This record gives sequence, structure tokens and C-alpha cells, in this order.
Amino acid sequence: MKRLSYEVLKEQGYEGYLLEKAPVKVLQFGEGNFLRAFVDYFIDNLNEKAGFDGKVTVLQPLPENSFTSVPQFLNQQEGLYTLYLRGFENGRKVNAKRVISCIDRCINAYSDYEEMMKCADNPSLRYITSNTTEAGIVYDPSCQFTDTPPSSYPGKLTQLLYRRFEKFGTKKGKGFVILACELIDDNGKVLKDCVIKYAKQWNLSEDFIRWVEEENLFCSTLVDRIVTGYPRSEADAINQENGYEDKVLNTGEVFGFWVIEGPEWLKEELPFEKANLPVIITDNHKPYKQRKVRILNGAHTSMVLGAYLAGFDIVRDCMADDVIRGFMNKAIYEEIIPTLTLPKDELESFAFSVTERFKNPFIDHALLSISLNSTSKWKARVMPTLKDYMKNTGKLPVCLTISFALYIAFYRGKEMTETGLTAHRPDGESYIISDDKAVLDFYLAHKDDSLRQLANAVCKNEDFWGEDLSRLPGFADTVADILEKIEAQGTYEVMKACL
Ligand SMILES: NC(=O)c1ccc[n+]([C@@H]2O[C@H](COP(=O)([O-])OP(=O)(O)OC[C@H]3O[C@@H](n4cnc5c(N)ncnc54)[C@H](O)[C@@H]3O)[C@@H](O)[C@H]2O)c1
Ligand SMILES: O=P(O)(O)OC[C@@H](O)[C@@H](O)[C@H](O)[C@H](O)CO
Repeated sequence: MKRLSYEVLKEQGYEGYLLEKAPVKVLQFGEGNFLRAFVDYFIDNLNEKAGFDGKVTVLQPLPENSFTSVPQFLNQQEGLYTLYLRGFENGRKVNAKRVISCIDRCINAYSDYEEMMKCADNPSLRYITSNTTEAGIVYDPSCQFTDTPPSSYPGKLTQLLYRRFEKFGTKKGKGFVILACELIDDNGKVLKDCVIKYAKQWNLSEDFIRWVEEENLFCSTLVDRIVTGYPRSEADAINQENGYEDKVLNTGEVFGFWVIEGPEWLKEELPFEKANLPVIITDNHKPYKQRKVRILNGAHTSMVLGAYLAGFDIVRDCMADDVIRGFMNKAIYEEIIPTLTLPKDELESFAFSVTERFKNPFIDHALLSISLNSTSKWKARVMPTLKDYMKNTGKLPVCLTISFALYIAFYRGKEMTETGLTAHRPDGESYIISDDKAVLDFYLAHKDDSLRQLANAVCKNEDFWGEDLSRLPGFADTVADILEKIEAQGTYEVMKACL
């Protein structure tokens, strides 16, 4: 079967939108599924509906082969790939196929270092987007200006900005608009702080720092779309139907929402409104981020680990079960929403839409994939709500406290293998706990603790939580009690008992 290419699409008489040639206006740090189903989808639509006329160069920020073959496949397919967005829209089932043609090529920051640096010399380049996971925006002082490249994303960006400054520093309007899409708080601001630190550490001059401040815009953004990536089990059938082979097929839900914190003038530059896309540019993205991270991601993180131990594998099946769905909804409506600042009806309507999205009949969202890095996820997505709830009421929130015990129960691995820490479901099936090495080492070291000792040790681990959670009145003891109930009755009964 022929590989996807412009030529193949022409031969087939493909009638959808394609943009074969245009100046590169966007440099994207990250080749992952999410960016390709979200940012690139929006840019592709901007090209079609608002005359943006820009291509994207995708930059793989990690050493080649350390992750995926996506860059190689994208280049073989001339940047083209097929995206399926599936779900319900206004009560109607949707399965929208779109060939995305906004990608120009994909390069690697290590093997194509000079090519990466040359991107800064392109006068048309105006936007830098990124999703380097929660691990990507970090300041690592061991990175040097002479590294080719520095290992951290902000280090690479600082080098690129400096090259831009050297080339165009005296011209107005040649800085970048930087759209950070990582799911960390104040992503744009934190990224900018890292860049300024490198500029100082590397003695790149006051003039450069001023140029970074005055000619570049670092936007914090909130992203929201469930992206499930390559549809392994359906790929053959999809390729047959399309009549071409696409090795980077991508899938996600129809729902999508991007909130960009930026000035009014950015609306002119990025005509999302004109293209009728669900993207807003606003002076404060925080309420949206808090709503999404605490409700949607908080619901995932507090529900999936217990549900997995109870025998469930995907989110949709959890939504069909009264106990698991009931536990999740109780957490959302009684414990999460009361701590949030947006109007209650807006929050409830968002929460309702989350349950509907989780029921999406097209999306098999694996609980195990959501379980990845649950330690930092519990800290970022659940812990702030638990603390706000306690501050407001003086009580422990029932479901969120249970969620912490469910997290510990899931992390009780007994054996370290090459792929990670191995644990077992009650029926004996093994699974891999994926998290930072330090986290896995901690659980392995505590594998023979009593449940009470374990609960205490986890609560006290300030490296995990940034503070000692055993100082929260009654928390460690209650968690230990719940762990004992889980041991005796299983997670399902514990989730059921609180309804
Ligand atoms: N999949 C979703 O539904 C979804 C939705 C919203 C946000 N996100 C976020 O997007 C991120 C990526 O998700 P994905 O589904 O695209 O995963 P993916 O595995 O397809 O891609 C991971 C991407 O992150 C990059 N990366 C990984 N570690 C890095 C590091 N240390 N430094 C720099 N880059 C690094 C990789 O090069 C790759 O581009 C996740 O952190 C996730 O929280 C995902
Ligand atoms: O992608 P992760 O692993 O950070 O988190 C898992 C899910 O909570 C997440 O992907 C959501 O589906 C997404 O954030 C929705 O926008």
C-alpha cells in the first residue's frame, strides 16, 4: 500500500483542504500526539479558514530514538497525517477525519542541531509552541551556552532566542510569540523565568535580556482535549479504507478548548475567532486552568487508580458503573466545585460536560495510561483542592482523602523490573507503575511496611508533596484506616461505602 503523500492524495482526487507550500511561521517543541491533535489542528484550520498561510517546523526536543519514530514517519509522509476527532457534538455522533497539512518537516534537536538553530534566521518565523510534558520546563544549571544542544527545553529556547537577537535584534517586530502548552501552573511565565536565568548564567548581555523582555511575548495557556493517539487496533482497517498507509494516524475527542493569556493585539495576529475555532485570547487564563485541572484532571486522578484495582480498564466503562461514576461525581460536585472561584452554574455545566466526554463511545482512554506519574498528578491536580476544602470547612474531604489511599494502594509494588515497578491487581494480574525513579525507589524501599507505617511515610515525604501531609489534622491516620479497609474489602467497596 502506498504511503500517505501529497501525490497519493492528488491521485485519489482528495477533496479536503491541503496546503502544500507556505512560509514556516511556527516552530513547535514536541512531536507528540497531543500537539498534533490540538495545536497543529488549530493551525491547519487557521490556514484554511483565516488565511494564516503558515507552516510548522516540528522539533523533537529529546535525543533521537529516546522516544518515538514519529519524526521519521512524519518526514516520510511529507509532514502529512490523518487525524480523527470523535465524539458527540450538539447531540450528534461525529467522526471527523482531516488530513493535517500544516507541518513542513520534523527535525531533531540533537542530530539536526544546526538546522534547529537556523530556524531562528527565518524572518517569517513568529510563533513558538511547546508541549514538553510537565518535566520539560525546568531550569537545569548544568546546561551551558556551548552545549549543542543544552538538555533542557528552556536552555534550547534561550540559544534560539540569542541567535534571533544576533540576527534581528535591531529590528522591531522580529521577536517571537511563545505559546506554552504544558500542564503546569503559569507555563509561559515559568518558561520566561528560566530563559532569563540562562541569559544571566551565560552572561548574554543586558541588551539581550531587554530584547527578550520587550520584543517577545511569553503566553501562559490552558489546553483541553482528550487525545488518545495512534489507534493501534483500528489502524489496518483505517488504512485500507483510506487507500494509503499512515504511520502517524492520530485520534482524539471532538471537544477542544485553548485559552491563551495575551494582549488584545494578539487577536489580530492569530485570527482564531475569524476561523470560528474554540480558542480564546484573554487577560487571565487562570480561572479556566483551575476549573479544568481541578475538575477534569482531578476527577481522572482521584478515580482511575481505585477503578483500575477494582478491575476496570478504560474510562468509559467506569462511567457506566454507578459506584465508580458516583464516587467521581461526589468528589467533583461536593468536594472540588465548592473550592473553586468561577460561578457555580458555569462550574457545574463544565463538570456535566466532563462526565459526557468521559462517556465518549469512540474513546478507549486507558486507566493505566492516565496512571502515569500519578504522584506529581495528585500533587498538582488533587492536593490543592483537598487543602482548600480543609481550609473552608475544617474537615477532611471524604472522597479526596480516599483518593490518596487509592493512590498508595495502586503504588504498592513489590518488584523492580526493567520497565518499572511491578504490582498486582487483586485477581493476580500484574501491572507496571510508571513514575519518576525516585518515586518507584521509595515504594520499593517501603514494600514491607505495615499499612500504617506506609501511610505515614508517604504523607511525610516532602519531596513528593512539597510539604509534610501528616501535619494535616487527622489525614495520615484516616488514610491508614482506609488502606486497611481496602486491604480487607477492595477498592470498589471502599468507593461504594462513601456514597
Ligand atoms: N493526551 C492528552 O489527552 C493530553 C491532553 C492535554 C494535555 N496533555 C499533555 O501533553 C503532554 C504530552 O502528551 P502526549 O499525549 O502528546 O504524549 P506523547 O507521548 O505522544 O508525547 C510526548 C511529547 O513530550 C516530549 N517530551 C517528553 N519528555 C520530555 C522532556 N523531558 N523534555 C522535553 N520534551 C519531552 C516528547 O518529545 C513528545 O513530543 C503530557 O504531559 C500531557 O499532560 C495530553
Ligand atoms: O495526559 P496526562 O497523562 O497528563 O493526564 C491524563 C489525562 O488526565 C489528560 O490527558 C486529560 O485527558 C487531558 O488533560 C484533557 O485535556
